[in-house]
This record gives sequence, C-alpha cells and structure tokens, in this order.
Amino acid sequence: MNNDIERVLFSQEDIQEACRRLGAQISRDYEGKKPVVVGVLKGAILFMVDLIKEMDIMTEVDFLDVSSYHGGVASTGSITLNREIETDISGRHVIIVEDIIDTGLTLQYMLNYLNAHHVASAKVCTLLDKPEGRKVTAKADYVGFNVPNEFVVGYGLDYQEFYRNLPYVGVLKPDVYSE
Ligand SMILES: O=P(O)(O)OC[C@H]1O[C@H](OP(=O)(O)OP(=O)(O)O)[C@H](O)[C@@H]1O
Ligand code: HPA
Ligand SMILES: [Mg+2]
Repeated sequence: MNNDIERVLFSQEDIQEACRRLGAQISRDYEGKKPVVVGVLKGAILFMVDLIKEMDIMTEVDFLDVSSYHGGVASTGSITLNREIETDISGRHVIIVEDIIDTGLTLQYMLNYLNAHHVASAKVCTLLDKPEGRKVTAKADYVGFNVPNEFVVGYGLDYQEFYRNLPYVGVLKPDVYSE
C-alpha cells in the first residue's frame, strides 16, 4: 500500500497538530453553544475522531453520508445521499466535518441540505482544501491544510475505497490509477 504513494504531504504528527489547532479554535468560537458536529461519511471518519477529541466544549455528534466520486479520481458531478443526519438539527449550530473540499459540489449540496433543515448556523471544518479543484464557489471556515491539484489519499481519503487507513496524507502515484 505504501509503495503506491508518490510522496507524503502531511505526516501523522502534522495532522495531529492541525487537529489540536482547529479543535482549540472551534472550542473558542462555540463556547457555551452546544453545536452538532456532523461528519461526512466515509472520508471524514479519521479526521472526525481526532478532531472531536481536541474540542473542549459540549457537543453532539452525528453523520451524513453523501458520495459523488464512487471510487474514482474525478467527481461524477451528481451527489448521492446515502444516509441522513438523525439528530433534529433545526435551530441548532451545525459544524460539518470534511476530509477534503475539491470541486466544492459536495459542500454546496450539504449547505443546501442544512438550510432546508433550518439550522441556526452552519460552518465547515475541512482537513484539506484543494482550491484549484473548484467548479463552484465553496469556502470552508476552518482548514487544516491546502493541497495542490493532485489526487491525494490516506487518513480517510480513498481511491476505489482503499488507502483510507493510511495514517498520513499522500499523493497517489498516477500510474496506480491510469493502469
Ligand atoms: O469537493 P468535492 O469535489 O465534492 O469532493 C469532496 C468530497 O468527495 C469525497 O467524497 P466521496 O464522494 O469520494 O465519498 P467518500 O467520502 O465515501 O469517499 C470527499 O470525502 C468529500 O466528501
Ligand atoms: O484528491 C482526492 N482524493 C480522494 N478523494 C477525493 N475526493 C475529492 N478529492 C479527492
Ligand atoms: Mg471517496
């Protein structure tokens, strides 16, 4: 698995440090507010687990499952909703946790979803932001790292459902997906 990685972008330590920084920032911003933290399956699983441990506030946790890459290296452009949020989020402060914002299509879909559910506020925390990938305007409120316009895997991010369990984020060798 590690042999398929061209180069490591962010080590386990880099990611841990980003989780501490973002967790502290969110804790300050949401002091006394009891937000609902919503992880976007499946990509956000590892980041969600590490991030919430760094949040020193009362918070609920839930998940939303949307997908559009279906294992490939490019967005299909159509978002499938596989699982809804179970918590009643109307009137609540919601923080979406994402692994990456690339084209922005998933984030745009999720913000529409939250608006339709009449949340009090919606903010987005993403581990990775790929600004050059954007097809629609989309902006995260909390960002771990910017990444170049290359396909990255690891720490939740997959190629054909694999590599999610790598403890770091790296660039996948192009010959792995062009074979
Ligand atoms: O900004 P975008 O271009 O929309 O890309 C970002 C989204 O794509 C990935 O999900 P994916 O559809 O691969 O599902 P997964 O999380 O189950 O892998 C990733 O986890 C984000 O949710
Ligand atoms: O670069 C990426 N890697 C893995 N999954 C993704 N989903 C959007 N962009 C990416
Ligand atoms: Mg994926």
